[in-house]
Amino acid sequence: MTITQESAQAQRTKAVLYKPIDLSDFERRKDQIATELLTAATSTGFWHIVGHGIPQEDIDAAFALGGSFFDLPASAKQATRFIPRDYVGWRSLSELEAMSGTRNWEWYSVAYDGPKTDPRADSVWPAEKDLPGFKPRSLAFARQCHEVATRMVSALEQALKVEQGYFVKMLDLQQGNNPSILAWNTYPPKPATAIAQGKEFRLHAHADTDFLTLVFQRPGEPGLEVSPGRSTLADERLGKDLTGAWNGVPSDAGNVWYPMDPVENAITINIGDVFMRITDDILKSTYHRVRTPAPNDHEGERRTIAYFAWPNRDAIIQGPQKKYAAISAADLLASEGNAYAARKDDETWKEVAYRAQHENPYHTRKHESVARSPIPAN
Ligand SMILES: O=C(O)CCC(=O)C(=O)O
Ligand SMILES: [Fe+2]
Repeated sequence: MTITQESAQAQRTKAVLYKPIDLSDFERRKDQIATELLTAATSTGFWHIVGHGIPQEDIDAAFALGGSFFDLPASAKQATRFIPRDYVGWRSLSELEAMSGTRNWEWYSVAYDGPKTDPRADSVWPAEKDLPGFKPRSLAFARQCHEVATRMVSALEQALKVEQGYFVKMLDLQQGNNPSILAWNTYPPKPATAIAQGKEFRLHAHADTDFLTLVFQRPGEPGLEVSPGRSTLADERLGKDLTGAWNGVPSDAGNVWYPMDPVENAITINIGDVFMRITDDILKSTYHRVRTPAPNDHEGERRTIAYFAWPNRDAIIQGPQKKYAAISAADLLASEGNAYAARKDDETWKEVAYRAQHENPYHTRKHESVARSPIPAN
């Protein structure tokens, strides 16, 4: 009986995770799209979309743009060093190893013009002589992503029967104070011995802090895994109790992981903590991580682009039930960045994170029997 129930639940989860939601003909189909998005956002918190309207050539160009940054010499990248409070700039492999306890992850992120918590944050752009046109091209792509995010938020607002425009106006770029982040992730290839040992993650288990995230994955470069089932944000950020929490999750989400492989022409979407807070936990900000290649996987580099859609800095994040204390988007973003950066100098934290990582190799993960994405790309 229990087994039957579990597998029925797993099947429902996989149906949501792997059947892309089609956003095409949005205005005419909005009711249906809203219903599908609500099912995904309240259950797995993760899904794919197709029919989103961003041309593949623009996505390819955005990958190439990020690649041109990562190919710069370290001295040029160093000038764009990470500013935690605004979550923008470059984080090197070694900096991320110190912050996250994981290896083989390099990051670069940018944001729109506007007020920043830290004035240095406007200096994270590469020099014009190094990469001409980098800034306008990045921001043009960011705006395309923002438009897709806003469409989904509008549909979810409708499905949740929230006053029309209440969430959408928080995403209004015209107000000039939106802290949304466009980020490029690069995960270099792994040496074969480390892959065989399976002892490392490329990106540790975490939940995103934003409203909604768009993740662009490239077919043939898998690794993203998700653990649906978190019912509350009470555990807040990872780090309070790291024992056993590093490869897994410190909450009631259980420690069951589903692959969230790239799907041709699709964007992977997830709910972040802002959306979970402001709906008093109705929408789910789900833990996810990126594992190192399994022995039969593509063992080369993996690159992704993440667009973190944030509410405007002055938006107050609190749901109607007031389940969480009211906090401005700017303060939430800054606290996340600061907490993360502080780990770099916290020896106790590092010790626990490294030990958890090495004592819990990913090949012991419980979802071994869960099939890889069964829905073919179309
Ligand atoms: O690279 C990925 O697939 C996931 C990236 C991610 O989770 C993040 O940047 O927050
Ligand atoms: Fe993430």
